[in-house]
Amino acid sequence: MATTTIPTAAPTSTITPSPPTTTLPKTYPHQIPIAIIGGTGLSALPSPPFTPLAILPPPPTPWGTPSSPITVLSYTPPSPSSTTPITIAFLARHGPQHNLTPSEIPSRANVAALKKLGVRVAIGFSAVGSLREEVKPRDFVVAGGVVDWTKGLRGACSFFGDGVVGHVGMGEPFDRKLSGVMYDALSSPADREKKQVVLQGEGVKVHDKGVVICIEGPQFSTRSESQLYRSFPLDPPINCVNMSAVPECKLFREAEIAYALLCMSTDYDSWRGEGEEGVSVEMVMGHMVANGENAKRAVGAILEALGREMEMETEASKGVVGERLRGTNRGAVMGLGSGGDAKAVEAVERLTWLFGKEWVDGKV
Ligand SMILES: CSC[C@H]1O[C@H](OP(=O)(O)O)[C@H](O)[C@@H]1O
Ligand SMILES: Nc1ncnc2[nH]cnc12
Repeated sequence: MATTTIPTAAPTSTITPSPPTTTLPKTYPHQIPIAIIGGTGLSALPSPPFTPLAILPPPPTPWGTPSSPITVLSYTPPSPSSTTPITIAFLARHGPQHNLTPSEIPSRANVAALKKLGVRVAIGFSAVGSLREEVKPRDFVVAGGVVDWTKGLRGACSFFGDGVVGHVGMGEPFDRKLSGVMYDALSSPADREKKQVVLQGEGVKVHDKGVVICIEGPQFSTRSESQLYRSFPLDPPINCVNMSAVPECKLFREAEIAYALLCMSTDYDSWRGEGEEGVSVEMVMGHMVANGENAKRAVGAILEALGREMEMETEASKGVVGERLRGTNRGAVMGLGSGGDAKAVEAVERLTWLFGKEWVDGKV
């Protein structure tokens, strides 16, 4: 039986950055429909197989500057079924050198900058602690639900406020269609029969419809907290913990961008009782290093599936990558008239920047 070894060192990144990008263009003239948000251990996508086309300095937005430059990359799926290159935007959530704590991430600027590039579909990657025995370190979990356990310390967590009020439904913070495509791409019946051709490693699994609890951080949870999260009587139960699902997922929902979160389990948090080692950064990074190849393979497989979706989509089909969410939140806004109020005027300007004049005028 094959065995896997866990590196003992605690390297700081899992995926080797692409070759020097200083000579790449700083602008990109086309719309980019798909974004990947990299988290802990995934601060760049390697070349090959991802080819950098441009590196956009963090663009200013009405909500500040994003966490990192946005790298525009092209990916050509290896499968004979599709050879059309797919262009994506990549953003490193914690900054290129992982300098931002979860509470410091400028999530509104990140989402707004991606929206401005034409992004309609975004996939976040996140290192998570497992709160269930069956979610082993190195397993992947497609998020289906989230519990916000942050403490209100994060900067404003909505695009609405400061002059314009909007209440966007959050019943489904993760896009079901996109999450389904992602789960199938990583765990198709054929792959399951072949025992995981997408994700490698003895017994590595992909779990669907996971529920993540997002804590404030930067400290990990105490043992008592970890046990409390496990005891919440939810159905399905909370099965993993991170520090960055919120407000990212909620802001993408507000921005009418389909969003899915792929969680990569790196530890058993601290619930397992005295005598068991609680989570540490060494533990997280050790598993993320081992996960590096799987993270890269996961991005490739998901893009390949999205590429197939795009080839089949028509204007009318409301496909996964299409404009199907555009206008869906317009009715959530309580009123976009300024009535001469300076604060409201500014708020309307910001929303016009984000959604466009037609949206603000109610024409979409
Ligand atoms: C270094 S472990 C804690 C850190 O890992 C996760 O980051 P991300 O979601 O960006 O992958 C977690 O949310 C914490 O921010
Ligand atoms: N145990 C944990 N708690 C919060 N965030 C994490 N990211 C990875 N492991 C984590």
